[in-house]
Amino acid sequence: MTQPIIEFENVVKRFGPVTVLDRLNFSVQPGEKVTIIGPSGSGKSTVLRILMTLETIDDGIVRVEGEPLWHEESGGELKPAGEAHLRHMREKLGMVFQNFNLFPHMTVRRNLTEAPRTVLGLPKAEANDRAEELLDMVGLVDQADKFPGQLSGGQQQRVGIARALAMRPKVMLFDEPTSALDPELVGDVLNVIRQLAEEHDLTMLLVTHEMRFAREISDRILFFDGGTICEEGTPATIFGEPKQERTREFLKAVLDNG
Ligand SMILES: Nc1ncnc2c1ncn2[C@@H]1O[C@H](COP(=O)(O)OP(=O)(O)OP(=O)(O)O)[C@@H](O)[C@H]1O
Repeated sequence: MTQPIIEFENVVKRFGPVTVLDRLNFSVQPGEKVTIIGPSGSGKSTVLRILMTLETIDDGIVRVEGEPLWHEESGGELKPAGEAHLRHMREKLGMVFQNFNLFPHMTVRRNLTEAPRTVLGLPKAEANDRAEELLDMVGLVDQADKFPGQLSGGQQQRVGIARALAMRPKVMLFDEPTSALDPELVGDVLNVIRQLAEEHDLTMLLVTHEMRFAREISDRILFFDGGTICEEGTPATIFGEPKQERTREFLKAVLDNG
């Protein structure tokens, strides 16, 4: 087995008195497409937010490409990471948010070129070429001069995906990317994610309530419950013959409503 690109080792996350992640352990291999499913409040989004350094951890260790995310090694010991380390680690990851989180006062093109220029120091022409290529990929090359507010939710989310990709991350995190969309706009966004999964060796970690989609694109499914992984396996196992009663109950409830 190669070195995992993501590792959570006994990770604990608390919000006040509530333990959201309870000594969570899992790892993701490079290029793997892994989907986290589970009931509301089970800590799925928190896992992605920790990886994106938007939430701290209370205990345990998170590694990206074998390097501690929230810690730095100093004299053989791990100490809390400083801002420079976090910035360096953050560049390995791109995140697509439920509510798009685009910069509303910037054009679509500028949304894609801003971070490559300011963070990666890309020259303007190169950043523009990269933006053009990505907008072409998500089918929005003709919308480059518009502002996010002039686009539909589905178009905004496709810009969100292109914006994350513009930083050439090694891992893409998707946090319920279609749950804020009107049903008729979901398909185009899923098609873009599907294409990414099929054509690139990007590592993908996805949180979604779209069970059919999860089954189709994932190499592995993690079923979260109560801040730990209750069951994991291939889509065929988790959806076809789940072993845990809790998984069966959850899937029955969501598939009956779906
Ligand atoms: N900033 C915060 N402050 C306090 N509690 C929080 C915060 N963020 C999340 N929580 C709580 O942590 C728990 C896990 O949240 P999280 O968003 O990770 O769940 P989830 O599994 O993604 O749920 P959903 O499917 O509803 O999005 C929830 O009980 C939530 O209310």
